[in-house]
Amino acid sequence: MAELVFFSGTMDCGKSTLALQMHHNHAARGRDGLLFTRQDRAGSATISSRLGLTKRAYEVDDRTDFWVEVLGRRTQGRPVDYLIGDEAQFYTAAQVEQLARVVDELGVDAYAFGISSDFRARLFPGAQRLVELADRVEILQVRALCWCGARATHNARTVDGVMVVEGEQVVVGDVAGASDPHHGEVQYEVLCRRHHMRRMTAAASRALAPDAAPAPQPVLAEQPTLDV
Ligand SMILES: Nc1ncnc2c1ncn2[C@@H]1O[C@H](COP(=O)(O)OP(=O)(O)O)[C@@H](O)[C@H]1O
Ligand SMILES: Cc1cn([C@H]2C[C@H](O)[C@@H](COP(=O)(O)O)O2)c(=O)[nH]c1=O
Repeated sequence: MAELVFFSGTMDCGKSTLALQMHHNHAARGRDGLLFTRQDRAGSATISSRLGLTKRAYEVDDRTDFWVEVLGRRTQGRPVDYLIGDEAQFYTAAQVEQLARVVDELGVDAYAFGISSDFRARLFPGAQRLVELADRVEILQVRALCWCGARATHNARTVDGVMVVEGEQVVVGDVAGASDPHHGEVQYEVLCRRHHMRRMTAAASRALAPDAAPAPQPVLAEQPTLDV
């Protein structure tokens, strides 16, 4: 049975990479899919992974209607077996409902990829509707890490290197270190909840304790272990 799946995680945890891998695997088995994205960092109509892979995709805007897109192709005899939708947090609630309808009434799989919450730790409207409607929400296995070594669960926004908690919900950008910061430039940093709530970015922690030891390593006990 077709399904609507929401693959979610923080920024920089591998969502776009997985989106392109899933497309590759399904296409390799002869399935016909359509790729969509909205406001990717790399520019319009592109799905880009930080691992270097990019692929052309249909750019979603407020006028996009997934039901009309799929039905139109089917009516012309063109097969559509699955949809891949990246940056799905930016989709409208109505567009997520269209995805659910495409799944239920046309038997097309819909795989949506996106962050759930914004820099204030509030759900994006598209992500909220996906959590409400998806058959499954999959949290990505690759763990983005906070500077302290804990699993990163939240996205922080910095302006000129200082964490902010007010501003527009949507500002396209990258994680710190991935590009040179310019004056007034927005960047993002993934943090654990504790440090998000304390507004303690890596730079803020270094400023407080410049001689502190490097960040601890991630907890290895959560990895599968062998009995010997
Ligand atoms: N130079 C690199 N070497 C190995 N892995 C990398 C490198 N750069 C990025 N990555 C991997 O790519 C992930 C980011 O992938 P991406 O698909 O762009 O993330 P997302 O779409 O979730 O923002 C990082 O978590 C990391 O695992
Ligand atoms: C937290 C947050 C993020 N964004 C933007 C920044 C990026 O352009 C995308 C996320 O892309 P990624 O592939 O998951 O790295 O979302 C935003 O507009 N508002 C926010 O609060």
